[in-house]
Amino acid sequence: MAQTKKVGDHCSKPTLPLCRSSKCVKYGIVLDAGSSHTNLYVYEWPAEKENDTGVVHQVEVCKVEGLGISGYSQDTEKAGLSLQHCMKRAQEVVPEQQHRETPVYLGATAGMRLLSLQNRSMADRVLSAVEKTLRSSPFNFQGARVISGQEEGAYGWITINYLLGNFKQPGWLNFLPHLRSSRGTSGALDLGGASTQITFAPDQELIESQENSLHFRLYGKNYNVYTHSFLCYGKDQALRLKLATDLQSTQNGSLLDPCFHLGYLRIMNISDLYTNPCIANGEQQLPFTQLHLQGNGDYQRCRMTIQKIFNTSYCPYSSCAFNGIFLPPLQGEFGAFSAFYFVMNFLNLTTEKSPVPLDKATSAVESFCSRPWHEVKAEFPKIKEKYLSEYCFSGTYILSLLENGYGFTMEKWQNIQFLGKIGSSDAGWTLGYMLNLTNMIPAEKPPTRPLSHASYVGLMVFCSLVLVAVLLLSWLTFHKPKCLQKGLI
Ligand SMILES: Nc1ncnc2c1ncn2[C@@H]1O[C@H](COP(=O)(O)OP(=O)(O)OP(=O)(O)O)[C@@H](O)[C@H]1O
Repeated sequence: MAQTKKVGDHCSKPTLPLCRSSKCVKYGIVLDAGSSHTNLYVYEWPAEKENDTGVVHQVEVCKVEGLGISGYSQDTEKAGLSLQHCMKRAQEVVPEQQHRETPVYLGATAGMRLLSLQNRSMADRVLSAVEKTLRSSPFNFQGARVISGQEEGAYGWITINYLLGNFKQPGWLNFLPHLRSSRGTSGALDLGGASTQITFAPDQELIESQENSLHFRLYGKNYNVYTHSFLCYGKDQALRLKLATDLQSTQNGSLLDPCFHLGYLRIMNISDLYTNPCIANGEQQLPFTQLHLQGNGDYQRCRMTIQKIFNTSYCPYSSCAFNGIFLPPLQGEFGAFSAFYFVMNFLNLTTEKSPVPLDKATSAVESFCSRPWHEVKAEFPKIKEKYLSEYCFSGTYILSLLENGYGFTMEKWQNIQFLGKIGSSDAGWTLGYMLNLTNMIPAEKPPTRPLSHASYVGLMVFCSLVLVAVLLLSWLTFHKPKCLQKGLI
């Protein structure tokens, strides 16, 4: 990202055709092809206000069922139909006369990154099948590609700071340049199924590893941003990593798992567990073909088993997260979204007001894990069994990742806000991606009109009236009626 820097490009000009009517609205569509499914987002903004932060907002989200890493190889027909359904939905939302000018982008994330590593031709086939459908839509299809982890982190950071209005400097700050850097940005924490990203503007100038460093110039201000995407540390892949580690110590494929509720049973094929590059080839050494998992709901033990997937034994930098990856000291507020939000929201740990303290969050997860499966299932009959059965693991994983992986202490934890939406828009990388590709985030601050159009017209009318009054008065003063002048003499 830092190398190919498109964000804040100096010659940025909106690439979308300008609307003729001053009232018209423009649209953009982004598809997020994730590890479990694809989401289609429709964004809209007032035409005359592009370059204004915060005006672009989401008007529609449609879930494309089956179009995710598992669906790619399984039910392609279902995935195709679901994609067509979402494209139809987009056609209803965007007025027909604007279909041809509305850009559509597809970005595939970590699920596809893994599929490409494992089976490149399959990944290419999936992308071209999706491209074919998108090309046949009436919209202006701009391409489908796998985005890098660095881009995913960067665009997530741009999205939340754009929506929170953090890029917008109040006009009066232009006259006090020394204060301009005082307005902070918010860090971004994104948890997907296959990868997780941490992105923030650190206090220290020097980012010790080049691959974690991004430089942006946005709205006339420079940003040095740290980002890292941990592939295989999304919540689904992290569970696989944990199970693969636990399996090393079983003899017969039976596993008593503290991260699942007491009474919960799951049977998995060992080959399914090993079908991706996150897990090194340990399968051959196992003398069994199935894993019989039995829950025993014990938060403390669960946390210990999860801890094993973070290698903290080496660090070639002044400070690290885990697996030898550089992480500067945490700085400022953080917005945590995607699965961070889904899981914490289910556990009632997201509040609008003040954040739930770390010890309270820990007790809540601990008490949820200790509940027997039949009780949990009876209380939440409408929640997908896959999600419900894994909230204990996911909650514990989130606490482990944030506390031990990234070093959010009791105090720093208070700076995390779990975000589903900001205004009407979902927090995630897609909005930042579209803002960048449509050049809607300029490097320099657009010249601001000191007055709105209406105030400008009002002021002109007022000035004209004053001018007429002054002229009239002068005329009256210097051209007094002659009879009056005579009478006075
Ligand atoms: N309501 C929910 N409760 C629990 N988990 C959920 C819920 N909705 C989605 N998820 C899971 O959250 C994870 C994140 O989903 P999301 O679509 O944001 O990421 P992703 O696109 O899979 O990310 P990536 O491909 O970058 O890893 C996935 O594992 C998904 O299955």
